[in-house]
Amino acid sequence: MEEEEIIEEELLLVESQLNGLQDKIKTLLDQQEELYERQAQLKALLEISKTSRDTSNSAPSVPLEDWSGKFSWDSQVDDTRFNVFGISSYRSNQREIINSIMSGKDVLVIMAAGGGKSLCYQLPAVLRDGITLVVSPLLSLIQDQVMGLAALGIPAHMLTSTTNKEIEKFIYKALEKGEGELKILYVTPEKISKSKRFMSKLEKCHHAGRLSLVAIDEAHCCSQWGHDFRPDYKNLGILKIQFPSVPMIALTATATSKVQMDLIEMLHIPRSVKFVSTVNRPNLFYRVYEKSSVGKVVIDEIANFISESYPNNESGIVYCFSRKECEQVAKELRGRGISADYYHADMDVVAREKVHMRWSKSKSQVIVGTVAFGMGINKPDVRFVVHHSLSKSMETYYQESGRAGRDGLPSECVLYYRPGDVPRQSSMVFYENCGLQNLYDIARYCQSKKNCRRGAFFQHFGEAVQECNGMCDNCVSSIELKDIDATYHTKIIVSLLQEMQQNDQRATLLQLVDKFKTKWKHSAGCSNEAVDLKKEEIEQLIVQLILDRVLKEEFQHTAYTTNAYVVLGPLWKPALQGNRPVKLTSASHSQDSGDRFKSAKRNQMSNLEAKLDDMRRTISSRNGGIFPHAVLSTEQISLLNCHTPTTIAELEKLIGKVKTDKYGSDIIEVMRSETGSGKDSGDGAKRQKKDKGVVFVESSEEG
Ligand SMILES: Nc1ncnc2c1ncn2[C@@H]1O[C@H](COP(=O)(O)OP(=O)(O)OP(=O)(O)O)[C@@H](O)[C@H]1O
Ligand SMILES: [Mg+2]
Repeated sequence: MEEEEIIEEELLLVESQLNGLQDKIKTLLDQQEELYERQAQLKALLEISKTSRDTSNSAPSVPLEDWSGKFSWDSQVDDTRFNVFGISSYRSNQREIINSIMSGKDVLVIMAAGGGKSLCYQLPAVLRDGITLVVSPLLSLIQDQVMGLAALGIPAHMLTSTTNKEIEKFIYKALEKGEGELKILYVTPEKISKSKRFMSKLEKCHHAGRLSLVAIDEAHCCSQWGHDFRPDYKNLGILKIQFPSVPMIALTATATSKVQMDLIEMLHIPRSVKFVSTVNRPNLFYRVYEKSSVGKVVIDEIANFISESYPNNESGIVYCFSRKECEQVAKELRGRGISADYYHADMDVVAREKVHMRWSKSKSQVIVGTVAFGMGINKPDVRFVVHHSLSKSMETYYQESGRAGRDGLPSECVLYYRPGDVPRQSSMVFYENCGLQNLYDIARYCQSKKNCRRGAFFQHFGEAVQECNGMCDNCVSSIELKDIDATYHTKIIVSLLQEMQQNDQRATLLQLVDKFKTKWKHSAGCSNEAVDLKKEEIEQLIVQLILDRVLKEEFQHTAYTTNAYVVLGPLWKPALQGNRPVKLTSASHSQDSGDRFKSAKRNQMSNLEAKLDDMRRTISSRNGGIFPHAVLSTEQISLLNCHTPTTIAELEKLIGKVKTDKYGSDIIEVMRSETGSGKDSGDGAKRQKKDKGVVFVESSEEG
């Protein structure tokens, strides 16, 4: 008997030691997993750095040319730029890219959203003999581009699932026999990977020497490391294999060095000339607002923000997490007097197109969309992009918010953040490649009340830091911040989870907040220094602890959904022992109001600008397929406002031949009525208007 007791006692001891060991093993395995992940990343980075060094050492056949030098086509290019595209000067890198394409090189272009990538392939497409093929991922994007080109009188068409038989026949004839007028053909990647018929026509076009250029827009879709991988993009490598002598240009706004390497490999363009421009968008003001846990309050705030800051129907986008949320938010905004439509992937193509058109023509003010709305949307005068909840990564946020201000004018990117939104996203992305890591990067961006928002983008894209110039909330904030010592609160959270895990229980973030509050009531007396935290601050602390790996998320599928639970992370022990002080940054009061952006933005339209704006809308409604911004860009309106041309000849010098031929008489009529006709009212009026000072925040423009 006694012997049995001794054995049982030892058995218990061994079992408890085993339990202890298993915990340690679990922690070590977690650490191992993280280290493996980091190891893989570092290896990839090393590989990239070696390859790019090798390529630059061992590729004398790609001479380092001066792409901004003189070329035989200079005058032709300048003439087309100004007279056809109505663009008065190049933006950074555009000229160099166009020259390298005109020289027949393959080119990789990384240029920020709105930087002007389209011109880089559209201009050579117009000048080179033959047809340019453009691969683009979305129907809406293709439609935008084709309509824009048609407005400039450039023969462009698209071949997609919506193309009618007659146009399809016309396109196939143009490819096969060189009949009809076709300069630029847009297709979705599925056409390349799925339509044998199309590929055979394209081959015929190539054999006849009529395929002049291949452009892959939104090229990051090729890489599964990018934020918007599309399987059909993977097959685009075939284009270089089939048409090795045709220059290829791949363009994207966002590509980390890993994605760049991937693109070069997948598209088979190892000798491509690479142009990388800054990711900085100096005209965008970034801010994060605290989001209320009450849905209606959030909508009230968004509605107030729109109607107070943008009372003149200025265009904007509100991004939502789910389709249902989109519909709800659009309805509620309409209920508050804002003309808003929703847009998501569940709608049929016709309905989506209708919504897109209304907005593009500024007939509705806001599109409330899911991620389905927008890659590369070409509306240049989007003044604000609001995120109703956080995006799934810094890259996605950069891309989505980057739809604001593509015309270079001051615009605003606002993100409504609540820590409780993190698990909503994490349960959607945890199975993706680096999904959680990416989400935690944007959560870090949102949680920060001190760091420059712009700086976070530079860090993410591995670029040297540039001045923010007071264009983010954290850089201009006058709110007093204080650091709360949350070491004791952290101990409570960790011990709570430890207890729960011992009892095989789990808690979601919100359940953990409730449990914390109950426990706090009973144990607060133990530490007379620890301050009481508000509910939002507890949520913020838990997310901070997840980001710092004291805690971590675990996921479980149910029949209807995936639940995200908060459990102990690899670094829970030092936190429990209070060895690592934990600080939580808190703001003394909520939102800040005065900032430089607001005064920059308050650049009211002059009467003349308002009239020209009305005129472009009228012309747009008269000609079904032309957008107001294709008639005159906001930049061109400002130019006319400054120079007040009153003759066709003067006008042509400002906006080029094609637009003057098309809209010159309408414009001159407006100019004359507003300036009291006068050439003679001239100089005085001109000076006055120039002095009004147009606020352009451009990156690097060249003459
Ligand atoms: N040199 C220029 N001067 C003035 N405006 C320009 C110039 N180049 C392009 N633009 C205008 O800038 C806007 C954005 O250009 P574009 O659509 O080519 O951007 P993008 O780089 O393709 O952006 P995204 O990544 O969002 O697709 C357009 O309205 C275009 O007409
Ligand atoms: Mg584009």
